[in-house]
Amino acid sequence: MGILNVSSINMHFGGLQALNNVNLDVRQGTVHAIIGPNGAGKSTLLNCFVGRLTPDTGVVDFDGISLIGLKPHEINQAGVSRVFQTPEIFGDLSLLENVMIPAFAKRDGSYRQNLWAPLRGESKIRERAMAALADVKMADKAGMIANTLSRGDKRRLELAMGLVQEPKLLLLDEPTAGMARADTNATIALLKEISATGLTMVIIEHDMHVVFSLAERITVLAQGTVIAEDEPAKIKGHPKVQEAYLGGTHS
Ligand SMILES: Nc1ncnc2c1ncn2[C@@H]1O[C@H](COP(=O)(O)OP(=O)(O)OP(=O)(O)O)[C@@H](O)[C@H]1O
Repeated sequence: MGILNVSSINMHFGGLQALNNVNLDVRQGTVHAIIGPNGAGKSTLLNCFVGRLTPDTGVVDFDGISLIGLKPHEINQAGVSRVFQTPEIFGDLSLLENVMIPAFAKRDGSYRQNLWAPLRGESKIRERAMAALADVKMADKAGMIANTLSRGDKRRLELAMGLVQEPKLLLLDEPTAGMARADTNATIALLKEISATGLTMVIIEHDMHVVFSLAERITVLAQGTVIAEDEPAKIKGHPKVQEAYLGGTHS
């Protein structure tokens, strides 16, 4: 049994079967990649883990609890954090403030409640936020305004906003999308460091260099169906995987 057990997930949008009997088992402390051509159903699946979508049928068990029917903030409090593809940061606030907000949200359950309530335990949260910024090598930029960061740095800030929640499972949606190669390599190194602390990560990624540098296990989706799940060396030469990508539109 893994920390995240997904079985028999089906999800349709109108006449489109976006997920078709999907099973996935993410083992504790591993980096598990979900790959597949455009439109394969990767984001839909991730959205089923965080409560943004409710599958038509199926089971999503995380660390002994069922996530089906829970609200996004409840799933977050259960220990699942997500780093989005487009950074969802507060542009006018400092890096430190940006990282403090999800720490309060994890503790208290919602953003809005926190922004107007007295900031209980602020110094502890501030300390944790500084530690999370240090984890992504941005402690020296804590006072900078988030909007002034480069795109790569904004992604790292978002990573800190996930880490500050001290999740048991971190979901990363294309963490290197749109990055130049040097930034991508720096992000790979950073994620390797974070993985070495024992944090379980699920990563959606199109860049195979990133996938094969990080993943210990890979699930391949095509047209909503899992066509392979294995260790990276076996996925590379898998005939069904090559077929799914042949002439595919993945970037
Ligand atoms: N809210 C929605 N309403 C209708 N169709 C949707 C919705 N969300 C996704 N789809 C469709 O479901 C299918 C799976 O989409 P999804 O975004 O999960 O794929 P993906 O593998 O993440 O693709 P990409 O790599 O391009 O992000 C696609 O055909 C998409 O058009």
